[in-house]
Amino acid sequence: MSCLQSENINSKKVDNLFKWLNENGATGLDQVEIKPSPECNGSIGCFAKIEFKKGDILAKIPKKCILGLGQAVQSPLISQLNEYAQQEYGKKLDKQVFSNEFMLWIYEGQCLIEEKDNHWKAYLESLPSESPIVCSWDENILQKISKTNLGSAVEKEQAIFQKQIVFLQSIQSKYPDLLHPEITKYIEWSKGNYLSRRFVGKLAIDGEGKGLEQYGGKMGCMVPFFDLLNHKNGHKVNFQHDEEYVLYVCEYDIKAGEEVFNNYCKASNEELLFTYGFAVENNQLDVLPLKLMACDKKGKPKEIGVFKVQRQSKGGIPKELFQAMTGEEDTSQLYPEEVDMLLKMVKQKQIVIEDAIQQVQSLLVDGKPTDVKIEYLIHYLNGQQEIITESITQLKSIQFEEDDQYEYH
Ligand SMILES: C[S@@+](CC[C@H](N)C(=O)[O-])C[C@H]1O[C@@H](n2cnc3c(N)ncnc32)[C@H](O)[C@@H]1O
Repeated sequence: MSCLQSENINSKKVDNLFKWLNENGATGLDQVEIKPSPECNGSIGCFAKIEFKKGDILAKIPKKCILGLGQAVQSPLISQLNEYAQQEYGKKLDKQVFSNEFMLWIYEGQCLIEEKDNHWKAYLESLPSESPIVCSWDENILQKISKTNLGSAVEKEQAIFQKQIVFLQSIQSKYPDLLHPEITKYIEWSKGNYLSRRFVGKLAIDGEGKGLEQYGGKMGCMVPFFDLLNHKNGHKVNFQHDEEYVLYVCEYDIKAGEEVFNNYCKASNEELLFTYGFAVENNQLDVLPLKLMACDKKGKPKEIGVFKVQRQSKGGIPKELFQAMTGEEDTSQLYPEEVDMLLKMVKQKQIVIEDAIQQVQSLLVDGKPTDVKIEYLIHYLNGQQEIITESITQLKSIQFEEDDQYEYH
C-alpha cells in the first residue's frame, strides 16, 4: 500500500524514495505517512501512523543515502569539472562563483537528468519540482518588495547566481561532452532544494571533512526522508548519528496521526524566506536591519555597520547602534541630533515598507492572497512594520526628555 494519502502528492516518487531507502537499510519508514500538512499551508509533511513515546527512534536513515560535498567531488563528473575549471581559470577561479555548494548543485542536477540510472535518482526525483526559495519566485511578485531589505538581498544573490550560470556556460562551450546540455536549467532547482532541505554537513559519511581538506569550509548535506519534515518554531529535535546511520529520536510523545516536525533554525521571516521560501505569522525573531553610514575624512560615505533592531519585547534598538553613533561606551545620554537622525532612518524604512505593503496588497483578490507566497510576504512586511512602529515610539520617548541631552534607558 502507498505511504501517501493525497492524490496531489506524487505517490509513485515517494514510494520509490522509500523503496530505495529501505533497500539501503533504512528503518521506520512503514510507521509514517507523507501527506499535506494543515499547519504548514498544505506543504507536504510527515505524519506518525503509530504512537511514539519521548525517546523512541522514529526512523533511521543510512549514511550511504546522504548526499554531501564528498559524494559530489569524488564523482568522476565533478573531479573532471574541477580539473577543467583549474585549467581554464587557475588562480583567477572565483571561489564565490565556483563554490563547494555550486559543485554539489551541478552534481545533483546532472544525476537527476542523465538518462542512465544512478544511486541518487530515486531521491532526486522525489524532490519538489520547483525551487521554493524566494530568489526563485516570479519577478512580478519580487518586484513588489524590490526596495526592502529582502528585495536587496535577493538582488545580490541573483547576481552571484547569474555569474555561476555564465561560468557553467563557458565550461560547457569548451567541454561540450562533460555536462548534460540542459544542465543550466536545473541548477536553480538544485540550489533551491539544497538550501531549503540541507542538514549540517557532519551527518554525511565524510562529514567531519576527512578527504575534503582541500575544499576547506563547511557546508550542508542532503538527508533523504528527514528532509520531508516541516519546521516548527521552538520545537525540540534530536538527530543523532553514528558511523552508519542518522536517527531521529522523539523529543515528545507523538500520537498516531500527528505531524512530526523538525526545527530548522531560529530565524527571522527575512531569513526564512531567503533560505526556505516561507514565513510565519507574528514571528518574534523578526529584525529590522539599519545600515549606519558616516563620512570619512575626505567626505566619502562609508558603512559603519548594519544593526538589527528587534521587537521591543526582545530589546528594541540595540545598544551597539547607539554606541556606534555616539562613539561612547555609555549610551545613557544621547544628543538630540543623534535621536533625530535615527528617527529619520527608521521613517525612511517606514516609507519603503508601507509602499511594499500597498504593492503586495494589490495582488490580493477579494482581500485574500491567491498564492501562499503573497501571504508569506505579508507576514514579513507586517513584522517589519511592527518593529518600525515600536522603534518610532521608543525614539520618541527618548526625544521627549526635557534636557538638551536625551536620556536613554
Ligand atoms: C525541508 S522541506 C520540508 C518538506 C517539504 N514540505 C516538502 O514539500 O518536501 C522545507 C520546505 O517545506 C516547506 N515548509 C517547511 N516548514 C514550513 C512551515 N512551517 N510553513 C510553511 N512551509 C513550510 C517550505 O516550502 C520549505 O522550503
